Amino acid sequence: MASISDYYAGKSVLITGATGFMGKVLVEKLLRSCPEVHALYILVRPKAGQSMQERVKDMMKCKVFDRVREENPDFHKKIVPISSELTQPGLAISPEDVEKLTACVNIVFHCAATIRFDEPLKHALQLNVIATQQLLSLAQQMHHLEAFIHVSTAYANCNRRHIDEVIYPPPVEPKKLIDSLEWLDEGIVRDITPRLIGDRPNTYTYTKALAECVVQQESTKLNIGIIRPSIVGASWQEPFPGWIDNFNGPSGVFIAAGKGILRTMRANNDAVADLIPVDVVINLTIAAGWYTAVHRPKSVLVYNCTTGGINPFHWGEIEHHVMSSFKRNPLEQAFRRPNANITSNYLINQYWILVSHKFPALIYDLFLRLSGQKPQMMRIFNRLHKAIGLLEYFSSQDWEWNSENMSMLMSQLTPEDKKTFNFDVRQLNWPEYIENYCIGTKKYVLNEDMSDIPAARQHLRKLRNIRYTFNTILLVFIWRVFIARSQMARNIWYFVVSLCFKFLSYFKASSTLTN
Ligand SMILES: CCCCCCCCCCCCCCCCCC(=O)SCCNC(=O)CCNC(=O)[C@H](O)C(C)(C)COP(=O)(O)OP(=O)(O)OC[C@H]1O[C@@H](n2cnc3c(N)ncnc32)[C@H](O)[C@@H]1OP(=O)(O)O
Ligand SMILES: NC(=O)C1=CN([C@@H]2O[C@H](COP(=O)(O)OP(=O)(O)OC[C@H]3O[C@@H](n4cnc5c(N)ncnc54)[C@H](OP(=O)(O)O)[C@@H]3O)[C@@H](O)[C@H]2O)C=CC1
Repeated sequence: MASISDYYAGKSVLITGATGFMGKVLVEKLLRSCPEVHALYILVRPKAGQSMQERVKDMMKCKVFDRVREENPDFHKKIVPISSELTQPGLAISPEDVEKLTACVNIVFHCAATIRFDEPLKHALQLNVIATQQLLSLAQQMHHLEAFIHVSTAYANCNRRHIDEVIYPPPVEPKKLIDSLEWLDEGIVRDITPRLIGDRPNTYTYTKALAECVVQQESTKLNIGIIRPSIVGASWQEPFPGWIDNFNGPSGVFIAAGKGILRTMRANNDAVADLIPVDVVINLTIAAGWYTAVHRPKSVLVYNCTTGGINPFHWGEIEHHVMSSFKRNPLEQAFRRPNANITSNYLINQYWILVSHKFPALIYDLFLRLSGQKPQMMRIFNRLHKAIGLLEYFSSQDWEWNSENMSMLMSQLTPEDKKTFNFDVRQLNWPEYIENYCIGTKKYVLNEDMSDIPAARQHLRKLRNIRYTFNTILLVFIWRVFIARSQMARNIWYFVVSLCFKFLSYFKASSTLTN
């Protein structure tokens, strides 16, 4: 049987979401490990005042492409950008481009989505469900389509504890919801959203579940595979360890903890932290594309792309390794020394928020005001609290995913492909991965230089000395207040001092005797 790279040779691939975190890794890996691929058509929209062309040019300068750039400086010639706004009718693809795509695309990878947890339902529905529907219609017009791979999330069915590799009945018939939301105004939709999403935590997981249903409805006409990654983190090995370019999911939490801003968060120490490296997800996605096209399974194959059932690691362990990693490789200009603790207890968490977040923020803002600067720390903490509030649902509980299809797919690969498209998470060494992840946030998200680590360590020592001084002053102050006001405090103080004195005299006397 043809190897994966042989299969992709001469093929034209369509990718949505190519400018995103996972999309970039997918484009890079296809270009590097399937060098004979014919063309990668990527759907890109103009954004933030940049044209589509400018965005693609910028994207190709990204560090993630350094390795493929070195191996093949002309790699960009295989990338064909197509202007598209997925929330528009017909995906806003021009008729000429539609013609081009329908004539030559062989495999579609649908990665685009809004992954924000606070997205208004209408917008999340538009992008995650309606755009998926439209892409499926376009796919049906493609004359040479061999596989359609839809990227979903392992949390699409997070209202269940045990999640099999099946498409569950949707919470509501997508078409009915689309029709009814069409004529409702934003305010009403916002009000009824909690009732609609029911036992799911946000519009993201809700709309991703609906999207799976939409995909299934087309499964008789197309060859489809669904990838369900859990919490996608920095790369494990490729293109280089620790590559990450955003604050999503745990990355923002790690950074906030490394900067000494985040000191407490609600999470269950013993719950499995189902992180999955981005390169593992992409290797599985490419392999699933190959398998779907070559084996043409009779029904949609769902791949739960998770680590918990195979090589579990827990939030408590993550906390430990993140903290020790940031102590070894500190971030620059930390607010305080990194020392974050997770707890599942609501009251303890609230106590530490008050003492370790709000109180220092207040003091720092006071200092900024007094020195004529604009206060900012409280604002940063408010944003942080909003973000971690949205993540707590996922860090406070456990899920069990069946990942048999992942194992089945692995068994189908040739020994060479198992190495090139490695998604065997049994080999993942968590402490090493977390260390590289933390270094990756420093290098690639914050753009900090590793050569500045001695200065960052020096800064942490300075913070430690400030803390000791502050604590000593506080202690003396409290003590002075007590001594001045209470006879009992004075008596205790004299008692403790005389006790210390007696002990000292005793040890002095006994050491003189032994000599
Ligand atoms: C020691 C530690 C131990 C750790 C243990 C616990 C760890 C728990 C981690 C649990 C993770 C669970 C994830 C579950 C994933 C589900 C998987 C998926 O399918 S889906 C994938 C998962 N999907 C997600 O993760 C999406 C979650 N994110 C959101 O929904 C939104 O970003 C938001 C609502 C949090 C903030 O909205 P809004 O206020 O409108 O703010 P904007 O978005 O406009 O960003 C403004 C600026 O802030 C920046 N920044 C952003 N986030 C953070 C952060 N956490 N922090 C810091 N900074 C952050 C951002 O870069 C931007 O910077 P700039 O450009 O201005 O310079
Ligand atoms: N990251 C994670 O932890 C997980 C992600 N997933 C899934 O993986 C997929 C990719 O996620 P990830 O790479 O992290 O997400 P990103 O937010 O990094 O990327 C999203 C992509 O979708 C594109 N996009 C968004 N809106 C539009 C639009 N209106 N028109 C055209 N393109 C649009 C973005 O383009 P632009 O650059 O123009 O904004 C971007 O390329 C998603 O389907 C997500 O649900 C699943 C599990 C976990």
